[in-house]
Amino acid sequence: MTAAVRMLRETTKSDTAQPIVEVRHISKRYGSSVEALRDINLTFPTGQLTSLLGPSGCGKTTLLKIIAGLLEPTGGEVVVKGKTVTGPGPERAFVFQDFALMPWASVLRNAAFGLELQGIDKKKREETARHYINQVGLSGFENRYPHELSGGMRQRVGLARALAVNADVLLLDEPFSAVDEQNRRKFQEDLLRLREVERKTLIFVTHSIEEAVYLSDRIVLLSPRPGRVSEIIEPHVDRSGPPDLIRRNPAYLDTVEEIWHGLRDYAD
Ligand SMILES: Nc1ncnc2c1ncn2[C@@H]1O[C@H](COP(=O)(O)OP(=O)(O)OP(=O)(O)O)[C@@H](O)[C@H]1O
Repeated sequence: MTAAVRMLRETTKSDTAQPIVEVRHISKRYGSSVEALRDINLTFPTGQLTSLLGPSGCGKTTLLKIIAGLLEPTGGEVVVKGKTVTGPGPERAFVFQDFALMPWASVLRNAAFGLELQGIDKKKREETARHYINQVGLSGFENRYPHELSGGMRQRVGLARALAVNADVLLLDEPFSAVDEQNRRKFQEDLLRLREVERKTLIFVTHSIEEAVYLSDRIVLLSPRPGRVSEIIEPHVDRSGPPDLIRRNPAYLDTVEEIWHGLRDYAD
């Protein structure tokens, strides 16, 4: 184990930051045969980006949806800002893998949709949506429709919508999986920048070790089904330089290597 990788127990530095989300003894079964998650205990510190990483089928999306309140756990509870989750709530926004855009609505309406659901008046919600459309680099595309956009642009609309509702916690389910490598990198950089500006707590599902290390304050490694927390890793990567330099940084490369060794046995 190199110094770049630290396995943390629940009492270390990150956990002294106020947790905004607490996952307590969560288990999930689908029917009688599939045990997806077993006794998951995690805290998510305010303002940090935590990735959920692990082999296919280990329950990453299931856990994210339980935190979102979109799925009910079989056992245990999720507490967000001190309250037990019983369903979706305004302090959490979910960014779906396929961005879940409405094909018949413009970029502006899609980005404002969360606010529309909250009953915010049109002028106010469009003003807010325009601000976030600008933040994600889509100014000038307000009146376009999803089919007129690239995958990367659609993904940005999904993100603008999540940001516009001003949730404290953004839950992102592999938001980069449907775009090409170039867009993926660009979007990763935007996400790092947005995290600085917006100071959100982000919980992020990914398959990519590189992506997790590049973006995360903490990485939760889940074991194969039934998913359990196998390690919590805090990559100490200096992200102050340009992206290409970060990806050549020894701490970054060592951490990728360490996680790869840990996960190699689970590879399909
Ligand atoms: N609705 C469902 N009914 C039955 N089994 C399900 C259902 N949803 C998920 N599962 C199973 O539960 C397990 C966990 O699924 P989940 O999608 O959470 O894993 P994941 O780690 O996100 O997978 P991947 O990395 O492949 O996206 C898998 O074995 C999956 O087949």
